[in-house]
Amino acid sequence: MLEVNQLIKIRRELHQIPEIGFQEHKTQAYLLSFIQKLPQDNMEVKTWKTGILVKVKGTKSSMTIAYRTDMDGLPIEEETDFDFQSQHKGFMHACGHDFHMTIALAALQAIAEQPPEHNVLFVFQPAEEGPGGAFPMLQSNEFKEWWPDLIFALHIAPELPVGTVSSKPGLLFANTSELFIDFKGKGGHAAYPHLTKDMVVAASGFVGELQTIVSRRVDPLESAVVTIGKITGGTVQNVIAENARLEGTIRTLSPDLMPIIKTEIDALKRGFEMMYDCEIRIDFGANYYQVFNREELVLAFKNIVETSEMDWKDAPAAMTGEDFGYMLRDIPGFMFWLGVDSPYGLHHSKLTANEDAIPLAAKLVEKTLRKLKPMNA
Ligand SMILES: CC(=O)N[C@@H](CCC[C@H](N)C(=O)O)C(=O)O
Repeated sequence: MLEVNQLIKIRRELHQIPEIGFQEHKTQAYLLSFIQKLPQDNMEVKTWKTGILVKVKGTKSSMTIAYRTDMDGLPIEEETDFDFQSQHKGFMHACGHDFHMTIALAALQAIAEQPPEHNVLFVFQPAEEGPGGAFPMLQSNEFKEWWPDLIFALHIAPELPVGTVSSKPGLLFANTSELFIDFKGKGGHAAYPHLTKDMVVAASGFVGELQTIVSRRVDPLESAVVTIGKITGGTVQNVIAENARLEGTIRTLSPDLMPIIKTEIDALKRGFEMMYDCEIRIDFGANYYQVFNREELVLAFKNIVETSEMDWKDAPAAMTGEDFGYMLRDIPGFMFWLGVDSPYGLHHSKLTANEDAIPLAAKLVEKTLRKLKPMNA
């Protein structure tokens, strides 16, 4: 296993080069240069777009256990006081993928140096934050050729203390859909609103009405979120806006509720087009399937955690999304949270995850890759 200072160095180097989905070129080159220095006797490497697949051949069995890490950063301007801040202005590893990749490299090195009986596949997957790399990667010949019998992944959890691992059988993360809404009306002079169709007013009204979908249209016993994270429109303070745009996301715990919410948003669109005499275009962008953990595997993993240096905590379901859900739809497996104890949460410009979690997680992932067995093995 890599020394702690080597792990920290890797995490900090990756932290400085965040790239958004399918543009992870420097990240891919960094990972490949590390992988090329490992013992190559039992290892095969393939690239797929900006992702990487590494297979370490086992000593006896043909069964394959996979570990997946995501690779992309977010378009967020970093506001930490790290001396290893992002060198890509306007971009940040604000969702911990720098941690995830470092842990994967450490486990890969340990497995490559001493392969277990079964094969181990390391999946470096691009574009988790969007537009989604898991689904197309699963369809690729590169992945199909090395299809694993079992797969698992982790995600950092800022609200949990270092040394804690948390998960649950069944539903862990929500179904998600991106949401982009473009408004086009008639602009004009700020002093003559009656001669215009004001798209700032239309878009603001739309944001308000969107909130009534969850509160008034969804069964209160179901769980859903509609969040608008970005609103833009207009050109200058004394001109009535001809264009506006909303960008957001929809989350549901049940996959069946997602189309119902989309139908409600379409109904709002028709109403607002009539009310504001404007054109509205809706794009539901990327959709992620829920993260659903196989019970037997979570229980087997919990046993592994309980015989490690780490503590187990039962997790509640969360409204976060993860395109790893597509992998778990097709391959038995699970996902878990890793405590990193940050005062700021995921997607925050001041996320300061505690690096002490990295060596603990690297050892746990390696141990799990050695010990876990597919359900029918
Ligand atoms: C773990 C996490 O934070 N994942 C992201 C996934 C984003 C999916 C997509 N871009 C969307 O916004 O719907 C999340 O925001 O939960």
